[in-house]
Amino acid sequence: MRISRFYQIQKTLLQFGLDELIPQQWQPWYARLARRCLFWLRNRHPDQPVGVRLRLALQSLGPVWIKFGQMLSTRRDLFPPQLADELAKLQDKVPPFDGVLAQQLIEQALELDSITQLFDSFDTVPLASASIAQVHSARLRMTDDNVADVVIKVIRPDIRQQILADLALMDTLADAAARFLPDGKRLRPREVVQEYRKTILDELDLQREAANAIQLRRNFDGSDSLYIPFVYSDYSRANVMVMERIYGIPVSDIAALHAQGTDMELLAKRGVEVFFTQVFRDSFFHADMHPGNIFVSRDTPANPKYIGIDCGIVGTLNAEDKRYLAENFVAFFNRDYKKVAQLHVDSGWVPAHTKVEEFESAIRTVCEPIFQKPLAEISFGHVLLNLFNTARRFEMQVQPQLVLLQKTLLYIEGLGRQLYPQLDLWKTAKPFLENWVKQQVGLPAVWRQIKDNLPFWAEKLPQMPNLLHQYLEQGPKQQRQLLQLLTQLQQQQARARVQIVSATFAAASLISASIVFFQGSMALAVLLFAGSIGFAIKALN
Ligand SMILES: Nc1ncnc2c1ncn2[C@@H]1O[C@H](COP(=O)(O)OP(=O)(O)OP(=O)(O)O)[C@@H](O)[C@H]1O
Repeated sequence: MRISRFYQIQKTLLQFGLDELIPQQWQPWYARLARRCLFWLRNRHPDQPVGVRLRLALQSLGPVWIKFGQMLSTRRDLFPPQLADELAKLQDKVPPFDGVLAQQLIEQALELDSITQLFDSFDTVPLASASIAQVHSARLRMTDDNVADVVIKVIRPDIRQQILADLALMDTLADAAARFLPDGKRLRPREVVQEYRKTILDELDLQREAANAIQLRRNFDGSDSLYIPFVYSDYSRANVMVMERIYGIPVSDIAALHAQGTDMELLAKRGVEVFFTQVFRDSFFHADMHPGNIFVSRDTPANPKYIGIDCGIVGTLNAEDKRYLAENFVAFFNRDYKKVAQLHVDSGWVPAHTKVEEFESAIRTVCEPIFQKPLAEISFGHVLLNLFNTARRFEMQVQPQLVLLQKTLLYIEGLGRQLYPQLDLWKTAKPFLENWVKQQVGLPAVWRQIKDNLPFWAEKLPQMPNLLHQYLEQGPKQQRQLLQLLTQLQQQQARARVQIVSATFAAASLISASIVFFQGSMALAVLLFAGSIGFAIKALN
């Protein structure tokens, strides 16, 4: 299986002429020989640019490769824009698998004799079908005899094995790319495949997706801006997930949004607000915000609310990441590049030996053109992208969660401007950044820390008298034990010194005894020999 798949991949790469990416002189003799032997596999698309050929090759290799190409399209730090744009066109249109098989998988996972045990109805025709999972609609019977409209997401059968097999082959190709591509070092293909492996394997686990959805729903409980469908966690397993069915308008259906009189300006602003709230308030953000996963509620068009699905990929941030973002954004939008550079050095994000002036000038070179536009039109995502690219050149290891955030930010900005082209991103985002920076300093910060630590102290307080008593009682006793230990150690060290000296004398006396013996002085030899025995006994004690 693996060999035939490997041949199929090689065949595709050769027929799309992707071997030409490696210059002849870089190819080892055995690779050139192998290429000649496969003479019947010619480049069938010589007139197409390389980006198109790469897209077509990935498209024909199937879903795992299509998703890989989609991921590469977001790595604008690695590839030229034409190539990234071409890869962004990849669409994973896969035929659905048999709905009756989906039903059997659900019955197996939920240990049901029949699906009717739990569901009033189940539609074997899928509602949607993607590369990893398929979605079916159903009606769930509730304990109070009500029924709820739900959707059931089912992971494709055998997809795990296919993914693992293709990932192994991708590893092999990544090794070859790292060795033979002229740009192999900079592109870091092994790391890129490694990152993809993590993302795609995470997507196979619907328990993880269910947990993310539950957390996000809790974070936005009662919000006017975002709704996350309820997950029936009792009926969710690694390959099956049951959740509330939503009937929103896809966010890309601008005509339908206008038709129902949606307040587009408010909707666009809320998109940015929801994102910054997730980042700066919750440190937990939906990181797969493509338009297919965002809907708008039909209920209150004047007070529009988003509905988010597919929480398979989320990003989390720690306090350090948030500080990085907030401080850099504020410094950037004040066009204070020196401060940006200094922040990177002071915080240890770039090595201490970095020359601040050089770094500052590099940031200015890539960012100043962005600021030629009015502030309202500037893309935060591009600012971050440029900053990361520059910082990488200055040896900064950009954390994956920040890259995920930068990609999400680009999506959100694109979406916001599509909904309401006059959207002023800076005005919408500024209060979040300033509020966060304010919270980090001064009295509010101290008060928050006290508040955060309060549960710990409240838990420990009743034990305090006991602990104090124990300390007072144990303290002197422990100190005495420690002193004893120290004395013992010192004594051992002294003994070791005596042993070394005695052993040296024993050896010296023995050597002298033998010399004297051979010179004929028997009595002195016996004396020295006896001495050496004496020293040896002392050394052994
Ligand atoms: N709760 C829901 N209510 C109604 N429709 C839903 C719901 N969840 C998913 N769908 C439909 O199923 C489609 C696929 O769902 P989802 O995005 O979760 O699957 P996926 O396999 O992760 O797809 P992709 O990877 O392409 O985003 C959605 O675009 C939507 O049309």
